[in-house]
Amino acid sequence: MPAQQPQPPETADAPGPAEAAAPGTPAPADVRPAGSPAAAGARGPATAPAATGVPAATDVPEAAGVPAVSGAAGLADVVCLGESMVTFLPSGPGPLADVPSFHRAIGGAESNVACALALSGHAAKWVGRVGADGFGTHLLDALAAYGVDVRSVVRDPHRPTGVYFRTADDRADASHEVVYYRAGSAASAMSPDTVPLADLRATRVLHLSGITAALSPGCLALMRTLCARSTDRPLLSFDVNHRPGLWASGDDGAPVLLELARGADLVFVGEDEAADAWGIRGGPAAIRAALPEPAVLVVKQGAAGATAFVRAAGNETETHHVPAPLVTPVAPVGAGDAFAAGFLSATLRGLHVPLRLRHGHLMAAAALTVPGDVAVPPPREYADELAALGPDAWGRLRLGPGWTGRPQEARA
Ligand SMILES: Nc1ncnc2c1ncn2[C@@H]1O[C@H](COP(=O)(O)OP(=O)(O)OP(=O)(O)O)[C@@H](O)[C@H]1O
Ligand SMILES: O=C(O)C(=O)C[C@H](O)[C@H](O)CO
Repeated sequence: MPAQQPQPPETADAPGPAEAAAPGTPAPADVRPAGSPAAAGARGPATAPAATGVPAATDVPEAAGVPAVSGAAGLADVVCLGESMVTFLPSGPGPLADVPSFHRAIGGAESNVACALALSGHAAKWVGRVGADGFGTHLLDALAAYGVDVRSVVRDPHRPTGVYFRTADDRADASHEVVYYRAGSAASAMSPDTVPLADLRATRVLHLSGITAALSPGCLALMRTLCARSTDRPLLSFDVNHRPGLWASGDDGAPVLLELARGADLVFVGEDEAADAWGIRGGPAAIRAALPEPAVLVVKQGAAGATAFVRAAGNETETHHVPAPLVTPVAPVGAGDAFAAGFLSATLRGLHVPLRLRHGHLMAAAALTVPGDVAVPPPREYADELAALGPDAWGRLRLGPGWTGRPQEARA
């Protein structure tokens, strides 16, 4: 399969113990609470027990290190909060006015993360609001079919479910436009008063994104509440997801997103996004200098890879850079969500930071090589085998459409 971008530079990431494992070595045991639907390998509607308790501080994974094993019943691995939308994918290239038909799918950054994590075998829950309309019903059915727990979702009888349309140009590395119809949606009515806050604490990781902050004043208040530092919250994961078109003025979001990111434990941001939103053009180190608060900061650099800054014992900062594999993209939307899901999955499994980055890249490649938002991950054993490749073999890895279903085609 021809590569679409130049060979990434030789990796400098140091293999951790898990990386030294021979291909095919079973993955370390998962740390998901026993009895979750994902633990049983279920792919159908989630049947996780109702969230019952707030995790004690000792249940919260150490932000900078390997997460503690949680034994608390009813605790999700990850809760994702945000707006999920029915998504319409174009039947062909061209501007919106010329696309004759669309294929219905689902999207929404945070529910994309929940889907990828559920498909990866984790107990994932999505919390949000949808309309009491057919699109809301479809979203809940589709998310449940991915294995996502949707029992905390509120149906709003007065506001519609948000939708968005995609258009694509006709190049293989197509840029995709996103057109939203979501103003006044059910999700925009989220606030500290309308969302079940206890459900957002009954988890090892709470994953949020900057999109939610742009939806309404109530949503912004909710985000500020959740991003306030406190000792009794789960590990707080935050994807900056700057969407200038959702803010009243394109610049309005920048300071808010920086403020929210400063309250998180784990932050994902694109190098280009940091430049656009915050004017930081000095690369990952400059972004870290401007954002020292999160224990883990992951800077995504597209085809060039990703860099993680991790505050370790003694307040020292470790830096890990891992190049991305060579990918033949089909559609770029959702790659960032998939990256976050891969990184979070590996974090929950207690893998070393370079492996978390590799699993992020592999999951992103899964999203890049399908038309829709949601990444269907490769089987875990196969992802572990690829993530354990030596630096040279990793640098030669080429992933194109269909690679998650036909693993033998992924090798260089
Ligand atoms: N051309 C590429 N080749 C290989 N991997 C890529 C490429 N582009 C993106 N990726 C992978 O996808 C990840 C996310 O990319 P990017 O930051 O561009 O997404 P994003 O803009 O956050 O996506 P979205 O917000 O639509 O989910 C990268 O960190 C990398 O792992
Ligand atoms: O942009 C948004 O608000 C969305 O949630 C739509 C897409 O699903 C999202 O951009 C993918 O990351």
